[in-house]
Amino acid sequence: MFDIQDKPNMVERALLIGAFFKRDDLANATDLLEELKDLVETLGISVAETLPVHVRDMSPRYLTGSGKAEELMEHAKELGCDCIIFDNELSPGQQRAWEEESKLCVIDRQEVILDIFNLRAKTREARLQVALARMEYSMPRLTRMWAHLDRQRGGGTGAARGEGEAQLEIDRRLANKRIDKLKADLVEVRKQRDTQRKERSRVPVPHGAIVGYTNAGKSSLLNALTESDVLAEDKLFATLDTSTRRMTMPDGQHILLTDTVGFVRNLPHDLVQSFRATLEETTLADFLIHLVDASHPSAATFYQTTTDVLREIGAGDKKVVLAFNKVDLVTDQTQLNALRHQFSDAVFISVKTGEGMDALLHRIHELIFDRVTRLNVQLPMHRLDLLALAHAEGKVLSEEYEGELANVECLIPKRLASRFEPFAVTP
Ligand SMILES: Nc1nc2c(ncn2[C@@H]2O[C@H](COP(=O)(O)OP(=O)(O)OP(=O)(O)O)[C@@H](O)[C@H]2O)c(=O)[nH]1
Ligand SMILES: [Mg+2]
Repeated sequence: MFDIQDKPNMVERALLIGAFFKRDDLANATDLLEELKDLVETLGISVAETLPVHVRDMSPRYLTGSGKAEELMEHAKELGCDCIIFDNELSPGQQRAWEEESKLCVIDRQEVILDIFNLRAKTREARLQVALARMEYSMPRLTRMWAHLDRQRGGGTGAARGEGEAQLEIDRRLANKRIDKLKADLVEVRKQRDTQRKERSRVPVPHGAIVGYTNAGKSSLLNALTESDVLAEDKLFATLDTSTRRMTMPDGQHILLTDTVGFVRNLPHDLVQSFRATLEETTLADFLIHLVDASHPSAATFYQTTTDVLREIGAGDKKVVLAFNKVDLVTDQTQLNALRHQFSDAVFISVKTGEGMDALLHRIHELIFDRVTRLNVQLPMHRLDLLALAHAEGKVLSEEYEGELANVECLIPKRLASRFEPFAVTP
């Protein structure tokens, strides 16, 4: 049966290469390579060296120039690596060319992220999404898979390769079948989730989603605000499944908060696609809490990446509370001041020490309750037009009938409050 292998079982030591094309891009390439190093180590692969490579004359066969490619392959072998990992996206053809000539395993950023997602996915939906994304990534690379397998079998002999080719056809068909099955299963799972979501939306409470770059502290924030225990770890992509919890605001009103999967630079496009359903939680939310790790030197870039992805998934025009987290870790005051200057409407918090959390709550409150007010009214039967108005323009939290009176608890826009006030009662 065709299946995709996990990299940790295949390779142990890697050379990381970040090709960049304009001299000015060196700092950015170096920064991204540091992140790739974290990602690769998450997979249990040790990193021998990270190497930003300035490409002057690119060859389509290798991405880098051909002389440079040869040099890098030699260098990887000198370092005792069994694997080269590119921070760039490699076409299936480029990947094959590198592998054939270096006789090493060659991986790109996309494959690394897919493998991490595969390690982390817990719920059935996340597992299906990851499996589908990996199958779609691997399809044009099936010949390469067989080269690996042949090598593992000590192959490379004529017989093994012939066998591989026949097998390849069978595997293409199997892989296609499996993709169809995964898609069908996903449709089923999503139907169930839609039902749950509809159930939830019958409860008329505002719904917020916590979004941001991976490791910003989103799950920690959800835990702190809702007193729950969603897994929060110092790992990239600790969260792959969304979880929604109820939160009580200081004034006793309830809202729902959803923790979401973190974003990362150069997130593979297929993956954004296959996680679209999960990200929909974000597009359906009434407002967003955009969390950024203030202690990270690339905080402003993280902010931009998340903003870009939000726009890409159609959540660009949501109401947002911007919060910079982990201020307890910031040692460089100039960095903090620069952020305060650049993002003057942001709040600065530490989920760990609790600093700034009141300001955050206040901001959330302003955002969702500013224009609405909560009222308990007792309406006589001839004024049920007000109940209809509350249904149409606000949210009716409860309605009970007591003889000729309707006891109604509702959230209504402040501009309509005066019409209800004659019937107001204290709860
Ligand atoms: N010092 C400090 N650490 C924090 C703070 N908030 C979160 N952390 C730590 O940062 C790490 C990441 O936190 P998570 O809540 O898992 O981050 P996340 O945004 O959910 O990450 P992903 O799910 O991977 O996208 C954990 O080790 C937290 O304990 C903070 O205010 N200060
Ligand atoms: Mg998380």
